[in-house]
Amino acid sequence: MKFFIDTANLAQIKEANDLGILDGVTTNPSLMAKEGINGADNILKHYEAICEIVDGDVSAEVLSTDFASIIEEGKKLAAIHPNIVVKVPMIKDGVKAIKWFTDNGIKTNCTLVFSAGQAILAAKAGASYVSPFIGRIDDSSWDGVELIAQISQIYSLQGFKTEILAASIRNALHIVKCAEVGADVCTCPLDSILGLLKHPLTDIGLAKFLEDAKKL
Ligand SMILES: O=P(O)(O)OC[C@H]1O[C@](O)(CO)[C@@H](O)[C@@H]1O
Repeated sequence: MKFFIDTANLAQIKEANDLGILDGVTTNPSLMAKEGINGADNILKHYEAICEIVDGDVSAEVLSTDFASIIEEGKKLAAIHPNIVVKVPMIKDGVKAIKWFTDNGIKTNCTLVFSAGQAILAAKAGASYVSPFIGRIDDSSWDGVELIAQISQIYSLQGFKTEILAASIRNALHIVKCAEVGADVCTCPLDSILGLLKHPLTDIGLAKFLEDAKKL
């Protein structure tokens, strides 16, 4: 399973990249706004800066919602760097645009996916990645990990090549559960990645070893 970091914060991207386990980055308009990035030029420059840090796929989201504008915007984003993946919402014009990008050799990430039916459409359009939002599904009292399992089963039965990118990850347990049910990628906040490190017995064991090491 690949690990992407879900942020537009350059310091956090560097920190995760320095761990040596990072395969890519996802962002969205909310994450860009959180970093105070605004204006088309600044947004493009920020994606460029991210691509300079990480050698892996970087999802850059379109802000348009009609076919012609999605294509125009997506082409500009894809021209920033070969690792850019154009992130397109799961709407009618979005599906049409994903098919166009696929036919024209541009990688895509179909975002805002909340059902298996939507995931089937994304795969039929040839999306490189599909992003089910598992945390937001949990928030609405459904089971986000269950959706990943369902999509994983459908994709392998049907031979779809689209990679399942589990998004809206809220904690380390989400990552483990997604790995268990066949997610190809988890995109996570830095805290959730670092959360995987934690176990009280590791801390207790290390303290004891260090104490005993003083006797050596
Ligand atoms: O529910 P949250 O934590 O806002 O996450 C939304 C998700 O949407 C995405 O845009 C999908 O890739 C990610 O950036 C993020 O994981």
